[in-house]
Amino acid sequence: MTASLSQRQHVETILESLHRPGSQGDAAIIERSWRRCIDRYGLDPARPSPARYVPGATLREHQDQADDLLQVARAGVEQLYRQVAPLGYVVLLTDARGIAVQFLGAKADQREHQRTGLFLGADWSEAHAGTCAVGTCIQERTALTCHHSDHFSAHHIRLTCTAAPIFDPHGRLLAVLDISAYQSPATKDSQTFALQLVKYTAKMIEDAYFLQRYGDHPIVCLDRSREFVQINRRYLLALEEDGSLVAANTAGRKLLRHHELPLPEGGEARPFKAWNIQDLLDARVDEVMAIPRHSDDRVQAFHTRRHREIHFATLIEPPRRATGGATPSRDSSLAPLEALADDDPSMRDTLTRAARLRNEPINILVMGETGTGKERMARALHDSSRRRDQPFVAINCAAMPESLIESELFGHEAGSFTGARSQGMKGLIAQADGGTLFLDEIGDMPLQLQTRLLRVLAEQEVLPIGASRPIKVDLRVVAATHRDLRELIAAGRFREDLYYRLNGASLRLPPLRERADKGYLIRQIFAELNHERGGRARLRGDAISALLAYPWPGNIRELHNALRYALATGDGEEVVVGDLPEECLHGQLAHPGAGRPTTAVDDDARPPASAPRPLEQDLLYRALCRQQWNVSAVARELGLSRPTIYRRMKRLGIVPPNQQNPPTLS
Ligand SMILES: Nc1ncnc2c1ncn2[C@@H]1O[C@H](COP(=O)(O)OP(=O)(O)OP(=O)(O)O)[C@@H](O)[C@H]1O
Repeated sequence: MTASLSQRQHVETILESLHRPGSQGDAAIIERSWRRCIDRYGLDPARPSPARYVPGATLREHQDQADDLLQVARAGVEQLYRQVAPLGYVVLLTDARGIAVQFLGAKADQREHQRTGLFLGADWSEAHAGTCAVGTCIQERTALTCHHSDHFSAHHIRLTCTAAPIFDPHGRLLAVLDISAYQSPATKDSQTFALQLVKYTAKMIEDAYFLQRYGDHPIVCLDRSREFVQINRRYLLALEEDGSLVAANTAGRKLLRHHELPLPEGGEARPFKAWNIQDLLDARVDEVMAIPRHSDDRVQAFHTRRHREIHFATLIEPPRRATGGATPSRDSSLAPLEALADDDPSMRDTLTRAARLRNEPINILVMGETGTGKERMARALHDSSRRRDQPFVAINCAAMPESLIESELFGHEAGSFTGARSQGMKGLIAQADGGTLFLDEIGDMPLQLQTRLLRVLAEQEVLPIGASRPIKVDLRVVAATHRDLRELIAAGRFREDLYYRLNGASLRLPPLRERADKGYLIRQIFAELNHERGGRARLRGDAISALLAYPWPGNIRELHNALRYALATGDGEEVVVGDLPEECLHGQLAHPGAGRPTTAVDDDARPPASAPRPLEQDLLYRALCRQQWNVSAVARELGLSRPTIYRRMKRLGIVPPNQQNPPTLS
């Protein structure tokens, strides 16, 4: 291939730069990198440098190592992508060695992304790719824009790339965040905002990682502005209870150096421990620990000890301290209710009410869309109540044939009707004596049975079919419905008096799409399913990210099915993004919104709960066709290793076209 004029000029510029005295600022960073490319890596700017990808299995190792960060970074990376995608940028997150472990870009341009290396698994280390935003950011440990001919390779000079480093709480490089575009104005100044945006997002990710890592320590946040200290949290310092320093974010480490409490870059935890917060701030440790109780705005001003500068401080307390020091004695019987949710506000309200009601002698009506966990709630109410050692009997009023429902519910005497059992039968209501009777889909109960049920609830006794004397029962009834019972009452299909009997109190469950604790539900359901299978599989961060990004409709059952499917198709050790049903993967690569199901999803269109084979086969087959049967590319796309793809092809009987037997002529 003959090099274009601009490529030849680029090569000449690089060669000339080797003989020039050193530049200043950004230009110096680029020139230092060019020198490394020639002197250290032996690269040639004119030689084509095709994108290099690590093999699928290696990519997975890199992703595994970055898993903690990937989980925290997800929201930040997606937010950045939403901001820059309309301007034609893609977003890459690489690890500290320059391997792209996360990628977001327009699906329509996937081929071009792959060709250029703006894709998952690409190697952007300087030693391979030459001067580039990611690789040079790794070497120089600073944010930078590598614009057009800043790139070493003449084949990258149409790109503009901006990258910022993400450090761990001890100053070691964790990852690099990059945005890249194929087209941009000629001047590098055009990327000034891009640089600020990427730096800002990298700091957000770094600080989110810091707060998660040291969530069990008191964390002091400092800022020069009282108004912004709660928002900016510019300097973060994690402490032990005695005030000794445990870790600091990048800005915090700079602050320590500025105040002559030096820390070696990339150092271990120990150097921090040499310092106490009292060495930085002119304050006693007990004053620092009491910051939240000092003033109305929970902010306190301190002088720094060395330079007498004013800094405003807030304190993030670890969970134990946030309760005022003493751990309240927790009622363990509430555990079944507490397990239903994490921090979703409306679930927390519902659970607080449920906890108060659990031992009250009133019936409870649970309302919510299909699959929002109404039966779960009924079960948890029972398990956390004093009735927990007595039976929990669940009846689905919609699923039972009308001809059977009466005898099933009320039982019958021996020989009371044709087909009755010779010894008679204890009805489900009587079986629930002492415990909880759960009436699911109560809105579907036939009117005639509603009348009999009303009598049972009013009298607390049940009269089996054909019996002359009623049996006393002690019942707590929990009924559930996804219908509007008031509408059914207005339509004459539900008895108003029964409604009031059942609705001693009501609990409403929010649909999954509104829940703020989806991550908790994902982990919880995965753990349960895994336990059922007797497995020890791990749900990897990329799969959690995809599940969180999917616009779930209201139904938790759908999430349950997706995880069951993924466990069935996974290799038994871990579930990765490629194991999820295909519909969950929409939006992973594409522009937000493109190709995503946005409306409520028909339950019948979901993957079957079991026997997922045909869908798995279809998923893999389509990926193979898309990648022209290049197994490495498929492995990269699905985030699986090549051996796993081969194993699955064998298991699913997928044969590449070039290995299929030609038809025999007879
Ligand atoms: N809090 C939860 N944690 C884990 N799994 C849950 C939770 N809530 C519901 N599920 C799961 O979601 C699925 C649907 O739950 P459940 O049957 O309780 O919903 P429902 O509202 O009674 O459904 P339906 O309206 O179809 O009767 C079940 O597989 C259940 O195990």
